[in-house]
Parts: sequence; structure tokens; C-alpha cells
Amino acid sequence: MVPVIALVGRPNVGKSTLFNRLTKSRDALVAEIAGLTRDRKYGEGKVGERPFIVIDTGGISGEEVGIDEAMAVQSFQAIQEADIVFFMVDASAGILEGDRMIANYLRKSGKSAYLVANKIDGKNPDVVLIEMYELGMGEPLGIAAAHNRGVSTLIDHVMDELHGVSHDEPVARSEDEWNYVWEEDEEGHVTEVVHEELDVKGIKIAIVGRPNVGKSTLVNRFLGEDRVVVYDEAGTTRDSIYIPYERHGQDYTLIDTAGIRRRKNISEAAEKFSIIKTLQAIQDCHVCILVLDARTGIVEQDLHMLSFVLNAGRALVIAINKWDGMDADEKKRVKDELDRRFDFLTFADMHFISALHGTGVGHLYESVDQAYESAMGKWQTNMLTRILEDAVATHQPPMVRSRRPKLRYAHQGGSNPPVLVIHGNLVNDLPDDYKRYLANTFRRVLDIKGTPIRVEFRQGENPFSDKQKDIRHRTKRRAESVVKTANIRQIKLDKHRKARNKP
Ligand SMILES: Nc1nc2c(ncn2[C@@H]2O[C@H](COP(=O)(O)OP(=O)(O)OP(=O)(O)O)[C@@H](O)[C@H]2O)c(=O)[nH]1
Ligand SMILES: Nc1nc2c(ncn2[C@@H]2O[C@H](COP(=O)(O)OP(=O)(O)OP(=O)(O)O)[C@@H](O)[C@H]2O)c(=O)[nH]1
Repeated sequence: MVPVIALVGRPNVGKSTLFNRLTKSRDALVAEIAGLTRDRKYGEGKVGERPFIVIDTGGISGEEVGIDEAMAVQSFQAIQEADIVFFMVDASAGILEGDRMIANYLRKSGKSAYLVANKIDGKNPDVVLIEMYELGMGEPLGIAAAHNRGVSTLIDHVMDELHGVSHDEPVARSEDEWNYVWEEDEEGHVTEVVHEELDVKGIKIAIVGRPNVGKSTLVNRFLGEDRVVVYDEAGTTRDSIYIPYERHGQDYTLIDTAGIRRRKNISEAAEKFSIIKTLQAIQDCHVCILVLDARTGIVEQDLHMLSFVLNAGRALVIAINKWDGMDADEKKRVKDELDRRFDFLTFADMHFISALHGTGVGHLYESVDQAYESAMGKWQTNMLTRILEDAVATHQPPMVRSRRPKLRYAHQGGSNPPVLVIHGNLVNDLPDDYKRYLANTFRRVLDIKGTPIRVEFRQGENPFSDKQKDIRHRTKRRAESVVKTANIRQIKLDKHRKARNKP
């Protein structure tokens, strides 16, 4: 099958120009006027003997009405048809709202996408590309389509990938590399200590949402057939009831904010909703499921509730309930609204479910489990430091008052949400986009999903003594292979399983 590449991006980022380069044709119009490419254009190109098809889509700005809206729909269709997407952004204009919206869409579509930063000519790539990391689309590839710079590298790279040529090195790691951790005491002394076993109590889930969205129905669904309720704390003075149960060998505790367990009749139900209970549950949970009602769409109260979850730094999964019996138009309207209003919410999975019929509930658990893994993940100082060093080697921090900030090491400062603390000089003067770049790098390499992360910076001299430097040097070498492969999730999962299987 000939691979299909879709060019997607805001108007005027240079899609037509790249299309022409790739297809070596002059068919597509190139002009300064935004939105000139009205139709999808199909072209053919070749790398050596390997052909590919390229689709030039109409631009998507994120604020479409009328004809623009139709164009955006076309672009989305093109994405569906493609094997791979070149998500183009304009390096001379920086990241705009429309770029974020497209990034969001692409992430959800699950399509394999390359972030292509065009118009890199006359720019310092190190500086302009850093900003692009905030899109969370991985490493940006800088090109100047109009000057044919970087275009062949780009297409060679992609064609290699589409045809399964891998440049990755083989995986090499051993379990003992995960059994130590760097810890810092109050004076800033760093020592190597043995990693204690991960805490494997159940995953505490809070199901929150405004009245009538279907929380109780979802609680019932969760505690349905395959539950093993260990005890029922009925009659406790606690505001919310905590219900432990087991599913597929995993322990969970449901924080029942809806009061389903105490509810005697439906008239009482309306009074059961309590903001306080909701806030407590959000604070106390590992993973929050925010339930929205597809029938009513998103209302102000949903957004308030969301802001509580975000402020608490909780792992989050969004369940859009009552998806049953909706017609295609209604579904589209709801999805569009979600894209628009939750555009900024890049880390949380969304599921369209029917609590009433149980549709999509299994997938909710997948996201909950994954978010929990990430929120509670533990990472050793030497590994975090290595990632930091790699990030700095890839993109140096920009100079501050003619001095280069030095980032020395990183350690974990907490879980749920993960806090990563970076120590160094001039760290408080690092520009925000560089801080975002570091945060995004950690998120990507550590495969952190479903939870926010916090990156903090601490100013200070290198606390490593000579002896510690020596230990650090040795452990760093050992950690190198681990970090390269960064198959952290799998390793953590293994650990969990091992711990769980202990008597
Ligand atoms: N400096 C610079 N300008 C470029 C580059 N590539 C394209 N342009 C200019 O950017 C403008 C838009 O290019 P197009 O290829 O028409 O952009 P498009 O994304 O297809 O735009 P729509 O058709 O409106 O969606 C044109 O004026 C191009 O000359 C580049 O690499 N460097
Ligand atoms: N069609 C449909 N209706 C649903 C679904 N889930 C819940 N409902 C209905 O929505 C109404 C409210 O559901 P509840 O589960 O009581 O909502 P709640 O969020 O617990 O409400 P409070 O306890 O008042 O906060 C009930 O009439 C449910 O039958 C669903 O997936 N599809």
C-alpha cells in the first residue's frame, strides 16, 4: 500500500508550498491570502523507488464559520484517510491558538503525526523550535519549504519509518537499576538509598460531576457484576462513603460522592449533591473521573468542577455520559464543543460512555489505571538527572544577562501529581517556554499520562561532595542504557504485579 501523508495546519503556514516541494508540481496555489487553498489536493511523490501520496488540506484556524468550517471538516477527513500527518506550524509566527486546537485534535485522533515547523529561514532553530514542544507533539522538525531546506531530510525520515526501518538501539536494562534512588536531606546532601517497595493500596477513584449527570448510575455500574465489595461503610460519619472493591485483580476504592449507598428514594437524590463532598473527594483521590452530560453539553458548573480538579493537581479522566441514543449530529455537536472548550486540557483522556448500558466503561478503567501509574510513579534522581542532561544537550537554556543558566540535577519532590525539582544556577530566570520544554521532555520520556506534572526550580550550588560525585558517575553510566529505552511504564507495571503477588 502506498502511504498517505496529510498536510494539516493553520492557513498560511506553508502547506501548499510543501505540497509543491513534495510533489514537485506547481498545481497548488501559493499566496499570502489566508485560506486560499479551498479544496483538498492529492499529489504523488517519490523517495528513491518508494512512492507516497500527499494530501494538501484546507487550513484549520480553530474558529471556523461558514465556508471555513466546511474546509476544517475537509481537513479532518483528510486526517482520517492518512497514514501519517505532517502537522505544520509557522516558526515565524510562533504557536497560536489554532495550532493548539489542531494538536489537541490530532492527539485524540491517535494518528501518527510529525510536527513540522516551517519558515525556519532567518531564525535560530534552537530558539524557535523550543516553543513548539508545548504542543506536546514531540520533537519539531524545522524546515523552510520555500527554500527547500530540510524537506528531503523530513521525507526520508518519514519514509524510513513508514517502511519499518528503525534506527533505535536494542533494549538493554536490568531490574537492579531500579532498586536505588537518590535522596536529598535538608542540607541538600544527596545520598543513594534503596528504593522501598511501591505503595500498592487500591486506586482511589472519585466520581464527580454536577447533579443529574449520572454519577450514581456510574457508581452502580462500577459496582456491578464483577465487583468484590470487601466491606460497606454504611452509617459512617464520613461525608462520602468509601467503597473498596476489586476488578480483574486490581484493588480500587470508590469515593461515593453521589451518596448512592445511602440514598433511600429519588426525591432525596437531588439533595445529595454537595460541593464540599466533591472537593474532599477530589483532594483525597488518586484519580478523578469527571462526569459530563452529553445531553446538556458543557455548562459553567462543569468548568468550575474541572478547575477544582486541576487546582488539586489530580489525575483526571473525563467521562461524557448518556452517549446512548444520541444521533450523529448531536454527537458531532458535543465533540466540537469539547474540542473547543477543553482545548487547553491536553493530559486527560476522554471517554464517551453510557453508564446506563455500560458502554465504554471498560475503557474508563484503562485510563484510570494508566493515570494512576503516572500520578504515583517514582523515578530515581540519577535517571531524572540524565533526562535533564539530555534535554539541555538538545536545547541549551538561553543566556540570561550574558550568562548561561546551569541545570545541575533533578530529583522527584512528590507524587500525585508528580513533582520534579530541578537544581541549578540562574534557574529562576529561565524563560517560561524553556521551562515548558523541560516539563514536556520529562512528560514524554517518562511516559506520564493522565496526570498533570509540576516542575519546580531551585537555585543553589552543587551539593555533590567528591565521594558522591564518584558514586554519581558510576550510577549515571549504569542508568544511561535505561534512560535511552525509557520503558518505564512497563517496569513499573512489573513491579506492581510483583508486589501484588506477594502474600
Ligand atoms: N519565509 C518563508 N516563507 C514561506 C515558506 N514557506 C511558505 N512561505 C510563505 O508563506 C505563505 C503561505 O504559504 P502557502 O503554502 O500558501 O500556505 P498554506 O498553508 O498552503 O496556506 P492556505 O492555503 O491558506 O492554507 C506564502 O507567502 C509563502 O511564500 C518558508 O519556508 N519560508
Ligand atoms: N440515557 C441515559 N441516561 C442516563 C445515563 N446515566 C444516567 N442516566 C439518567 O440520568 C438521570 C440522573 O442519573 P443519576 O445517576 O441519578 O445522576 P447523579 O449524577 O448521581 O445525580 P445526583 O445524585 O443528583 O448528583 C437518571 O434518570 C438516570 O437514569 C446514561 O448513560 N444514559
